[in-house]
Amino acid sequence: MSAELSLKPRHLLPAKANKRTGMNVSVDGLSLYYDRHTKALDDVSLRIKRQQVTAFIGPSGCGKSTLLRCFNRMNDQIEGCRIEGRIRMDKMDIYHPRVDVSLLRRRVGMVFQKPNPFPMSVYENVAYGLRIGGLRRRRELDEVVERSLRAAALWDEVKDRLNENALALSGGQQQRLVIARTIAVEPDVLLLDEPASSLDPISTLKIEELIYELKSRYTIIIVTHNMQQAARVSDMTAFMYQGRVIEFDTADRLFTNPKEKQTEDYITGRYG
Ligand SMILES: Nc1ncnc2c1ncn2[C@@H]1O[C@H](COP(=O)(O)OP(=O)(O)OP(=O)(O)O)[C@@H](O)[C@H]1O
Repeated sequence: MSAELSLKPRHLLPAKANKRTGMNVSVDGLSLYYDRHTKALDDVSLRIKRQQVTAFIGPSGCGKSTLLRCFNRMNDQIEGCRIEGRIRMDKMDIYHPRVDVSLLRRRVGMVFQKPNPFPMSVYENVAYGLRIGGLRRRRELDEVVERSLRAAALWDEVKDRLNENALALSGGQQQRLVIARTIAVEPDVLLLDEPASSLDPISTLKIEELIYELKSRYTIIIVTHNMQQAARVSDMTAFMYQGRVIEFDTADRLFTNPKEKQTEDYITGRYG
């Protein structure tokens, strides 16, 4: 299958493909230079599995967000940025010149630190990407909007407020709305860049529960500063330092019995 074909949106794929549940992601020898002097990633290799949550932790500036942004090719937009190495999602090389980046971004959804709903109604926020993808019939839109809001654990709170402006929702509700908007277009991979760092503890808990609920259907990759959160939500955790992955292991092992001294120093709060 060519790189282009394998990136078709779900509703254009054969029925069997619709049952897929995330993609395996492999990173091989990935290095990224923002310019000649700034090497933000240094020979990163990782195997990230579908239906699991993988967390990137490490001190500020170690390259967590840069690595996350490589998975939907967001770094491509930065002038002077150069990438070496390879990322494959299942068998597909996502940096292959024939890959359609806008289709890639439908398959690889991203949620940012600060909730960024569009300044439109709750309903339209979720319907937006579906309309762009060509879904027009009101009944089908209604169905997908409801399904996505339910999946994002938000339906009960907003079912009577669908026509209200999304900006009137609380921060925690806005973040779940953004997750509903992201999953409405049925991505395979969900990238979460500190999704709960601007939220209160109750909203944070809801987002963590949601991540747990969603993982059976996606590949979830999360960047977090919060080590307790990484320990709670992730199956696998990568500790990064100065652009390198120092240790990659199950969250259980990495947090209780790290192999590398640098990991141990970080998780015991000795630096970072
Ligand atoms: N657009 C950019 N242009 C140039 N350098 C950048 C750019 N974005 C990030 N960097 C640099 O790349 C390195 C890694 O940054 P990155 O944001 O990936 O780290 P991080 O681990 O996510 O940090 P934080 O936890 O503070 O968000 C840092 O030295 C940063 O200054």
